[in-house]
Amino acid sequence: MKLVLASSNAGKLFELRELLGDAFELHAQSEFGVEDAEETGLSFIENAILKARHASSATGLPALGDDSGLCVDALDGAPGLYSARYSGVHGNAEANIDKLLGNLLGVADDARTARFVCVLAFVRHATDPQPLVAEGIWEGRVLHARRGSNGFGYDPVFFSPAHGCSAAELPTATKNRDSHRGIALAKLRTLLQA
Ligand SMILES: O=c1nc[nH]c2c1ncn2[C@H]1C[C@H](O)[C@@H](COP(=O)(O)OP(=O)(O)OP(=O)(O)O)O1
Ligand SMILES: [Mg+2]
Repeated sequence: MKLVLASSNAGKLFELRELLGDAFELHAQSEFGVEDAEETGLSFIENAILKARHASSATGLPALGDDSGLCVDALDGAPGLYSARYSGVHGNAEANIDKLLGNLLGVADDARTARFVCVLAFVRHATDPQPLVAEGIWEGRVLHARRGSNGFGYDPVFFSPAHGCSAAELPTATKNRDSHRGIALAKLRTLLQA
C-alpha cells in the first residue's frame, strides 16, 4: 500500500518506515510539497487526524498522522501536546530539552515521572468518516541531564526503567518494539487487518 506520512519529522519517518516494513510504501509529505498542518486540536487524537486529513487532501493518497509528545507529572502534563514548540521555537529539540530540565531543577528522581504518548491516525481519503486511531504510551522518568545519541526529540532525557537506560541509548529496533510509537503502530496494524 502506498501512503503518505503527514509529518515533517525525520525521526518519525525513520522509525515508522522500519516498523511498517516492505508491505507499505511510506512517503514523506515533503516529497509532495505538503506544508505542515496547523495543529489546532486540543488532544493528540484531534491533531493526528487533522494532520492525516491535511496530507491526504493535498496528495490524494491514504495518509498516516502521528501526534506525539512527552507528558510530565510534575508539570501537570506539560509539555504534552505542545512538546514540539515548548521552548517557543518549533522543533528545536536542544532548546526544548533545556527548558524542560530548567523547569524540573530541584525535582527529585521519584517525582520526575513522565510518559511518551503517540497517537497514530490513518485515513483512507481526506474526508474518511472512519479514521483508524491507535494510541501507545511509554512510561519513564525525566533524567537530570542528557544520555545517549540515538533517536530524536526528548530521547536523551527520557529514562526507561524497563530498559535501565535512556531512550537515546537504545538501539532503534528496541525503541521501535517498546516505544509509544511502536505500541501504537502494532495496534494500528491490527485495526488495518480487521
Ligand atoms: O519517540 C520520541 N522520542 C523523543 N521525542 C519524541 C518522540 N515522539 C515524540 N517526541 C517529541 C518530539 C516533539 O517535540 C514532540 C512531537 O510533536 P509533534 O507535533 O507530534 O511532531 P513534530 O512537530 O516534530 O512533527 P509533525 O507534527 O510534522 O509530525 O514530541
Ligand atoms: Mg508538530
